[in-house]
Amino acid sequence: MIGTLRTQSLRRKLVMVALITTGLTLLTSNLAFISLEYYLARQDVERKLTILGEVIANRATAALTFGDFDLLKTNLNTLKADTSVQRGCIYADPQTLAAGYRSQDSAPECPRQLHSLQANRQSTFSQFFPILLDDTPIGTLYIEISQQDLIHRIQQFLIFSGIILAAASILSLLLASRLQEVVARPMRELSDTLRNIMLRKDYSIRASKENNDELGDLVDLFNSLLRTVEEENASLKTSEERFRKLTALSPVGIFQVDPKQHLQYVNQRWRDIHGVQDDLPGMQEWFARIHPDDISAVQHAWNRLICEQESIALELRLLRRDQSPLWIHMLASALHDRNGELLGYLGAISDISELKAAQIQMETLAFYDPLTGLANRRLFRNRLEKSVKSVLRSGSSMALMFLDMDQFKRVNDTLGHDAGDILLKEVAHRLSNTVRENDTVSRIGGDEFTILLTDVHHTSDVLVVAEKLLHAMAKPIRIKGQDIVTTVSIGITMTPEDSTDANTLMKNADLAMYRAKELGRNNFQFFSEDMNHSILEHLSLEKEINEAIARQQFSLVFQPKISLFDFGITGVETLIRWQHPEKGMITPDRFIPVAEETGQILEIGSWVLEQSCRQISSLIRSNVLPEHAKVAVNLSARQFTDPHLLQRIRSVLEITNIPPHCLELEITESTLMEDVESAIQIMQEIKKTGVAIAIDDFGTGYSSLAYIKRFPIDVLKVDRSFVMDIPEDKNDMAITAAVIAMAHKLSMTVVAEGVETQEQLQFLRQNNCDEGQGYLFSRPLSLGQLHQFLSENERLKDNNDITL
Ligand SMILES: Nc1nc2c(ncn2[C@@H]2O[C@@H]3COP(=O)(O)O[C@H]4[C@@H](O)[C@H](n5cnc6c(=O)[nH]c(N)nc65)O[C@@H]4COP(=O)(O)O[C@H]3[C@H]2O)c(=O)[nH]1
Repeated sequence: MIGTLRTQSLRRKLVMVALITTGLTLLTSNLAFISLEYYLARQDVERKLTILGEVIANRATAALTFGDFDLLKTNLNTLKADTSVQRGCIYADPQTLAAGYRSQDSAPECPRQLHSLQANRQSTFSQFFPILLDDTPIGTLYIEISQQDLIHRIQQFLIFSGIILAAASILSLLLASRLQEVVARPMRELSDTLRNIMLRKDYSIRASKENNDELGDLVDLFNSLLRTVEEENASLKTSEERFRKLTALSPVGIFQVDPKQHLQYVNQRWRDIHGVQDDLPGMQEWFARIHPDDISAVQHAWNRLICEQESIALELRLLRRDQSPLWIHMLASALHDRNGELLGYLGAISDISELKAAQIQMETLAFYDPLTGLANRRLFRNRLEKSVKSVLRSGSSMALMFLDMDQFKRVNDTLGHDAGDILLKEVAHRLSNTVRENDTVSRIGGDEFTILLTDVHHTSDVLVVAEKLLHAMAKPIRIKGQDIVTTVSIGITMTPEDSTDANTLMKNADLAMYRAKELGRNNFQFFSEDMNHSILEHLSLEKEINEAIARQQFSLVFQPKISLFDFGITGVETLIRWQHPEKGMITPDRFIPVAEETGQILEIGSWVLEQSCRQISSLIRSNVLPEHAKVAVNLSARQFTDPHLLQRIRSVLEITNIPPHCLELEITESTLMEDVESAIQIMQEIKKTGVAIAIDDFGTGYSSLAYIKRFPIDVLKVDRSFVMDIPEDKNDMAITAAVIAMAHKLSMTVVAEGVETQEQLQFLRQNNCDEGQGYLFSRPLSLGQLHQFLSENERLKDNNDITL
């Protein structure tokens, strides 16, 4: 019943409740009234029966005593007055009926015997009364009253009750329908309003209030709720509009993915970046557009976002329709509602192609050599450190090669920088092509290269690579119509065998490379501990030089310079010698670099300058040396940049009384090239003193013609390494000839160093070289030997012994 009620409308419910309540109330009260009425009516009948019986029994005593049955009959007939009495019977004894009465023929007769009556007492109200004579029963009176009246009375009551029930039901029906008007109508209106709002999505609609009761309150609450919803909706719309505008104007591509991983929303920028105008692609389709090198990183990050709600921030490449890559930066994170339910994923992408290009360009500039495209020193150091760590982790081996080109400076100087650049590029190309792809080839300086050979199993592997590298260089390179053969000297060190420290490895490889140079270039040397000994030796030399200065172990020798036109002496070059008490003669090549490094060269150089001038000036004064002869003194880089140099030159000239034009200072090309501008300035200052300047070891530095032109140089000394291979090395011959021609154009005197053979002399003379210096003419000589040589030279010159 309750279940059925629940599904009914409120109106029906109200009517049914009213009817049921009214019906039940009336039914209950009527049942109570009927029961009461029945009880009272029954009492009335029983009282009436008692009174009738007592009166008739009293009256019957005399008649029965005297046996007057007629009187008895008459007596009974008085019962006629009450129509409800059905019959009356008087018995003289239980077996003798004395008189009887019945109300109508249909009523039952009095039976002859009293016990028969007893059996019929059920259906009527009846009672037996004793007939007494002096308290002695002489007979029995029986009276029976029909229930008809009682039943009739109850029936009437029932009809009346029924009428009242019906009337009450109608009344309650009327009341209920009125009530439902009052209660259900506002409710219906509320629901109609709500439906309207839902249909029209218009939150400005309001429910009308009719009553000031609880329903009225409900309408008020409902309307205020609507107001709140309307306000929130409006602010939501405003913020949505703002969001829409922002996303439309955004330079960033915005996308939303639903929890089932379907692209749900993208803004215009996203479409522009992806070149999508119509249907949105599926996620798989989107993944397919990612650059193969980035796909695994993106998928990994995406899986972490889906499974662990971990935000994404990464850079990746998308492939455009023409398969060109487009760099984007992507941010994405999970989106949840207030209850923590997953709504999907929100992300942003920005086109960082330009930024990336700039970054790549910056990285290229910062980490790559612009000329050769190889890794530069910085990147190389970085890779070296990483490789050392990885070697330590993996337990494998790695080799570091240090390569230095043997003749680069000559090419650069004679054929120009552009030729030098071509050479460097070609060398870089050959080196890269010779090693494996995962080995790193770097250019770490002018003509210095390094190679990291990773994953090395045996030293023999490295040896094979080194041989291949030397072989790769052997083929001539054609530059400006000339075939140029370039060679490299390679120093090799192994990690972890030699060291696991990047700095030490670099130092090792450098030492090994120098050893390769010492051993005649165009070869490779593995680092060995004895190379370190040379460093230790370096340290002990420093101490010993101090002692040598104090104990005057230094002396001077003089190597004559000969005119190649008439073989006359043009001057001498002063060369220092160190006679060590235990080690014997130590050549300047061994101790000058150390003295240079420690600064001891300043003291030594100063001594050499003064001693040279002193000794030569005496030779000039005593006419042993011609008047125009020059003494050439070597100036090291430190000496050259010493702020006291000029003062020292002036004071030496003054002390030794040597004419300034008789003094020539030899400065190496590399010293001049360290800081060209200040070198020019110092040279100009030197020139002002009247002292000549020679550029020494020409061809081994980095000088270009442009600089040479600006240097106030009097003499150019062609380095011994060029002269040495004449006439075997056509290349060297071409370079030497070019240098001589160039120097003459710049009005310089050219001196060839290290002239040892007739062929070299012949070649130099054919190319108009001015002067020569070398063992062919004379070894460096002591002052006494020089004396002798000078007088002999006069003889040789006269006899023209040194002939072509
Ligand atoms: N194989 C061969 N060698 C020849 C020949 N002719 C000359 N030499 C050597 O070549 C070097 C020429 O001197 P340098 O180029 O100035 O090179 C010099 C110079 O740079 C430096 N040096 C020598 N003395 C001094 C000095 O007093 N001060 C400074 N600062 N450096 C000096 O030491 C270097 C070496 O000097 P030295 O050992 O005396 O070696 C000398 C000389 O002995 C030849 O025909 N064949």
